[in-house]
Formats: sequence, C-alpha cells, structure tokens
Amino acid sequence: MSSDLFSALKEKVAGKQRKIVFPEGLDERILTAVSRLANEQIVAPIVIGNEEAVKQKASELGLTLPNVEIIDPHQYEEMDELVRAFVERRNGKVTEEAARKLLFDDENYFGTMLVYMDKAHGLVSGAAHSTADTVRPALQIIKTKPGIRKTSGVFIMVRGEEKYVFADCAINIAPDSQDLAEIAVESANTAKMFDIEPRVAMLSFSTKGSAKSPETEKVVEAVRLAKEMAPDLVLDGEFQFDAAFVPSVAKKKAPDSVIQGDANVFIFPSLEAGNIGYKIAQRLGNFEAIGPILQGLNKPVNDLSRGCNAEDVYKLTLITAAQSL
Ligand SMILES: CC(C)(COP(=O)(O)OP(=O)(O)OC[C@H]1O[C@@H](n2cnc3c(N)ncnc32)[C@H](O)[C@@H]1OP(=O)(O)O)[C@@H](O)C(=O)NCCC(=O)NCCS
Ligand SMILES: CC(=O)OP(=O)(O)O
Repeated sequence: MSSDLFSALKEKVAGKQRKIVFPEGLDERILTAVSRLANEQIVAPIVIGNEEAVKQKASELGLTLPNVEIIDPHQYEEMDELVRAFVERRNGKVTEEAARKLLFDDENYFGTMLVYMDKAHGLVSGAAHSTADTVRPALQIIKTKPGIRKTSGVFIMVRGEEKYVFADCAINIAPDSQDLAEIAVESANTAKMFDIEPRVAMLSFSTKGSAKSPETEKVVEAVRLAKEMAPDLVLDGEFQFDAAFVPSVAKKKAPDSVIQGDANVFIFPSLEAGNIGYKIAQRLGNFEAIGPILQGLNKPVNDLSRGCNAEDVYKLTLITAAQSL
C-alpha cells in the first residue's frame, strides 16, 4: 500500500520540476535521497552548503548529483535581498545585523527564506536538526494560511493495506480545545490527499463521559468546536483508543456514536500522547511512519525525524512536492 501511495504521488509531481531545498547538504541520508530524486528527475533539488564539500561527500558516497543546484550562503549573490525581506517580514523583531548573521549561520533560516522568496517551492530538513530548530524559521517567516491559527504535524501510519492519520505528533505541546478542533479539521483534509476518507476520533483516557477532569472536558469541548467548524465531517469523541478502533468495544462504550470502531484519523489530546503514540505504533506495531507532514503553512516545509533513513527523506520530499502543487 505504501508503494501504491507513493507511485500516485510520483505521478502527480513527475515533470513538474518542483524546486525543493535541502538545508542539510552534508548529511549522508539527505545526499543519498537527493541523488535518487535528481537521477529520477522527480524534483529539482537545491542543496545548501559549500559546493566543494558537498561534491566531495557525494563522491565519497559514490553518488551523482545531476542538475542539483548547490547554494553556499556565503557566496550567495542575492543575500542583501534576502536580508531586507527577512527584516521586513519579521517587522521589528529582528535587526538587520541579526538577520544577516542568521542567514549566514543557520541553513534552515536561509533555506526557508528561499521558499518564502519563491526561489524554491518547498523545504525538507530535520535529519540532523531538532524539530524546534527546523520549524521555527517556517513559523516565523512562512506562517500559517489565512484562517488557520496553528500549524501541526501529522504522520501517515502504513502497514500493509492499513493506512491511518495520527496528529498532532510534532508541534503543539499543550493544545487547547480550539487548537484540537483545528488540528482535527486540517488532519481530515490531509487524509484526503492520501485517499483516506476521514473518520475522525478525538482521543482521551475517557469514552463519552466515563471519566471527568479538565483534560477530558478539553476534548469534549474540542469535539463540539470541530463539529461546528466542519458539520459534514464524520467526527466524534471523546474516545479511548479501543473505543475508537475496536468495533466490539465501541458497541459497549459508545453505542450511539457515528464512529463504531472504524476511525482512521486519530487526534491526540497532547504532544506527549501523539509523539509517544506514533513511535509505539512504529517500533512495536511495525507501522511505517511517514512524516511529520506539517499542515496549515502557506508553503510546504517538512521536518524529518532524526531517526530517519534515506527512504524516509525520499518519501517526505515527494509529499512536499505534491503539497506545493
Ligand atoms: C514549535 C515550537 C518550536 C515553537 O516554539 P518557539 O520557537 O518557542 O515559538 P515561539 O512561541 O517563540 O513562537 C515563534 C513564532 O512561531 C509562532 N508559532 C509558535 N507555535 C506555532 C504554531 N503551532 N503554529 C503557527 N505558528 C506558531 C509564534 O506565533 C511566533 O510567531 P512570531 O514570532 O511571528 O510572533 C515549540 O512549540 C516546540 O518546541 N514544539 C515541540 C517540537 C518538538 O520537539 N516535537 C517533538 C518531535 S517531532
Ligand atoms: C518527529 C520526531 O519525533 O522527530 P525527532 O525524532 O527528530 O525528535
């Protein structure tokens, strides 16, 4: 199923020559994926780094980089233009001197500015940087789409024929009810991009009032808000995971719900739950975890897990290119 999913994405982006920036030019996994993408002519990669060092590393790895653009921030002729635009975008929050230093020293800020300035269509980073360092430039510069308050990160969890969406597993540490409702609606939209007809479960440690606490009430309110935001969406909660996923348990715990153990989009109540939950499914349940895919940004920027391999980089790049169309 995972290979079907990616053949469809490949077909979608092939020939479109989407320019995707890779700030981590010296990472072996990144270079391996870039070489494959360039040789297959699926995207037009832009690698950030010292040209000689990147070429040397590629040659040590036995990789070719046909038609790969390598940009060294220290040699970049349009740096002044980037600095001016960055200062203007940050609107008083960064001085010219600090902006110049960030763009020279931090490849994620530099790469994100290339996307913001329409010199590239999307960015993939995070193989060697924490999520915070990878996404902060995007939150500050690219920002969220009109009508969306918060960006969030979903994983597509794939095992054989099974496909599920888990969110938020990457960004919002302590989402409130409004955040959770927005994450649910956005995740349902992302699910459709992967041919998943969304059936959304808002998760908790309680099912339909079996426990009451500020944590469970937060999810109950999120369900109410999400139904208001997207009345046609199949969505319910609050559910424990078994009530959302196992039909016989749903019959006992939530017999009147529209979800009868057949949810496929799972919204976790906190980042602790979401990040731990996806890694357990990945490492104990043998699910392939594709993502995190950031949703709600004006332009696609995606963050890899530092535990990724070259195949993960390749796949997240296909998703990034598809998001940019
Ligand atoms: C995402 C994260 C880095 C943002 O934290 P931060 O850098 O301290 O952010 P700040 O609160 O200083 O905000 C920086 C900017 O980002 C914006 N921002 C913060 N969170 C945002 C969100 N979820 N969506 C959109 N914008 C957001 C702020 O509005 C602010 O914009 P401004 O400077 O233009 O006013 C932080 O929430 C975080 O570390 N999350 C957990 C990441 C993680 O480790 N995940 C697990 C591994 S995947
Ligand atoms: C998504 C995620 O958990 O990223 P990392 O493993 O890099 O912290």
